[in-house]
Amino acid sequence: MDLSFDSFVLAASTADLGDEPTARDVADAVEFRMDLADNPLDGLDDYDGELPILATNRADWEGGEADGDEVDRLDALVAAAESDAVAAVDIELDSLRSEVGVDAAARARAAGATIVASVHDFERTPARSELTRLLHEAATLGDVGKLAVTAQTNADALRLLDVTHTATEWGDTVATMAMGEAGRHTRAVSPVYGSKIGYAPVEPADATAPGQYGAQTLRSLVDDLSSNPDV
Ligand SMILES: O=C1C[C@@](O)(C(=O)O)C[C@@H](O)[C@@H]1O
Repeated sequence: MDLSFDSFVLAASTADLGDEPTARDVADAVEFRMDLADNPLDGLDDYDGELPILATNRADWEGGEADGDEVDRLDALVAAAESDAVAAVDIELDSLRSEVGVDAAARARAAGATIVASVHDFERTPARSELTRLLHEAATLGDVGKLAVTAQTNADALRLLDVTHTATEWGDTVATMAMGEAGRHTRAVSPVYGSKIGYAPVEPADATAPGQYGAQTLRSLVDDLSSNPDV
């Protein structure tokens, strides 16, 4: 299935592909958190949903639950990319800096998947120069550069929005969000500044990161805020 990141994609995050029918009306894609699922490749084989899948197999060293061998973790992601329903795979920027990560990205691309190169900071929002550097590196090694940081203040959130705007003006395809309470509004506002992916659980109680809105809420916030014709 195809998925374009030329415009905003709301990805319903889940460990259970059986959630797809509930997500269908509000989301543009399903983010399948393979690291949180039991037998994820079986789940993909059985998938008969309509939404394209963005597959994530988040490593434990990046805040996820995949704690096995790095080559096996990336091989599972490549196997996912071979499934027709998987349109994109998420690979951590740190992996893409290594030979095994570069090789996995090439194999996933050969299988037709778009690469979302991701960076997470679960403690803070780095300085502007660091945000800019990370986002550009991710957007260069991947097709979409994704940066999820933790905001503690309004200034943190504002810095992330500013960097999102600048990267988009340069022509990078990026997705940004600030985790935590202080960053929550960025999930709705960053698409106005160019962010191309928003993550939200179908049920608000099933959040996969701090500060996420439920999918229905994020959809209406993004649609309302992005309807400004000047953007
Ligand atoms: O990397 C991301 C972004 C995210 O951490 C968020 O903050 O919405 C949620 C994760 O499921 C996804 O893989």
